[in-house]
Amino acid sequence: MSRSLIVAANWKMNGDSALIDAMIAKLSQVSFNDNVKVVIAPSFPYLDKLNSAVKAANLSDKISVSAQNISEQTSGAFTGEVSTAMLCDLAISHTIIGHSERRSIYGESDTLIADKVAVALAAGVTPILCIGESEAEREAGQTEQVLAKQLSAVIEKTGIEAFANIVLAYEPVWAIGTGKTASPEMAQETHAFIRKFIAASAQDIALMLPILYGGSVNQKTSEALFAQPDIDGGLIGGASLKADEFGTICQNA
Ligand SMILES: O=C[C@H](O)COP(=O)(O)O
Repeated sequence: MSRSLIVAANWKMNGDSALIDAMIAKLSQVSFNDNVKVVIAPSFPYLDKLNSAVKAANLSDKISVSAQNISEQTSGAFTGEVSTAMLCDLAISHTIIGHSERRSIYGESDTLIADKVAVALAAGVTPILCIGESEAEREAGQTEQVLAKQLSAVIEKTGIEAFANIVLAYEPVWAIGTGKTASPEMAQETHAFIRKFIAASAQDIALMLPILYGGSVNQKTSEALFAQPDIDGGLIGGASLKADEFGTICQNA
């Protein structure tokens, strides 16, 4: 069995009802390759609307809807937080966890992120777990060490078997929203390291683990990145806010 190619959109704190309509109209016209799956992560208020629009357009077999974050708590007095039970209630299948913006702006630690992954898995929600090094860390030759630490925190909490139900996204922080995409070769080298790291504990799980690349992916760069043997698609920010461009990326995947 081979791995699917996942093209995931992270709208971050952008997008609105009009973007949902435009995206569904565009993706309805795309002829997807059989092995391509699309995931779209709008902000919380739009999850239900997007999910309904996907169903109404008969795109449920191709498009899944994802949250961008969840609480590590299951319920209770946590103002402003959203639980996995709430995602399940709305039939939302995925959630991004540990995006570098959550790590750097909101101070989310490796431990908190591991707790979120465990809570998502317990609820049957697929985590899209983001990992990645900063520019300074890459320049200091610490990329592999940083990724290993981020992965180990999750493995310690959930066990390696959990990675059978996780999607990984490698996002070098220096490439996010900067227009500086990692070259396909550089990204491939890092993805190969990540797969090898998981394989050291669980070879079969590593072989089937989807590892997406994120960081300034657009319609010009996506094809060469997705053609790399250990790159199983992308987590796309800015270019996923333009229905035409995102449609082209999905079409060419
Ligand atoms: O989650 C998406 C990533 O942060 C990439 O964002 P970007 O495509 O705007 O660089």
